Amino acid sequence: MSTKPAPVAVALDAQDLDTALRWAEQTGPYVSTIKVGLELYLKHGAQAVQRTREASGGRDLFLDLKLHDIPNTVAGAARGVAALRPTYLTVHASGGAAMIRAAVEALPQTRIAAVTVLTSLSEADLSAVGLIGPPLDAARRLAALAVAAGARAIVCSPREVAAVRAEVGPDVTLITPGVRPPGAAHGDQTRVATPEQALADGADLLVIGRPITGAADPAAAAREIGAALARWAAPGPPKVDDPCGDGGESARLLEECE
Ligand SMILES: O=c1ccn([C@@H]2O[C@H](COP(=O)(O)O)[C@@H](O)[C@H]2O)c(=O)[nH]1
Repeated sequence: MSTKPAPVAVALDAQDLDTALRWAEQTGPYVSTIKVGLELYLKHGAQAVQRTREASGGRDLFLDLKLHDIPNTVAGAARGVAALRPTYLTVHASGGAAMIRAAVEALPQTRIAAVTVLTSLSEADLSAVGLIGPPLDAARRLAALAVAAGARAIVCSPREVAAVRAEVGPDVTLITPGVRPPGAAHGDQTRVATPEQALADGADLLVIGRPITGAADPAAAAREIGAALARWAAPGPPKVDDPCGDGGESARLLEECE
């Protein structure tokens, strides 16, 4: 059983600070990163960030505020969280190059992570808001734009991570939410893949929330995901991607197991 922290950012999405602190403490030994997003940050602010990081044992901080505003406002917001020294801070890539550059310049020590296409959105959802075509096309286009504007990380679906990697090269950190271990509920996520598939396709950091925090034992859930990834990454004969537990007979994508 592996105890080395896995390349996982556990999403501490809770209204209740004590709950988030408990999750951070329980999962900290098994994950590289804690993710504080809008739910926890808007309710409890900077103290939630400081305290969850401490509870996690000083894991990397992914501040997922998904900034999206005019460049001057985004620069000010980014400066406003500078004291928290986040490893990553998210902005929406669709805010445009000038907005992304403003965040990058405001927070040079942080990897500004540009969110391409939310993993909850289907192709039909995108077309309803006027983005015609497969999510992959938009993800590639937005990733290229964001990296050209100075973003050093990209948030995308694991379904698109291989294409985004081909687009932006090896030096950009690729972060994938929408990750579901085999059998886990998708909830509101639509463009999902397994942890192993996301890494195989080029992800550097997997964002996983409810499959860990919604488990009866979040520590065990995080530990098991880390152990599965370690088994998958161990040297040996080429591995068959097997999300359905049927020896690789099924197709790669998780929903095809169901
Ligand atoms: O496209 C995106 C961008 C961010 N997220 C965030 O990731 C986690 C996912 O949590 P789960 O419980 O594993 O679904 C959540 O905090 C989102 O705000 C995303 O899902 N998709």
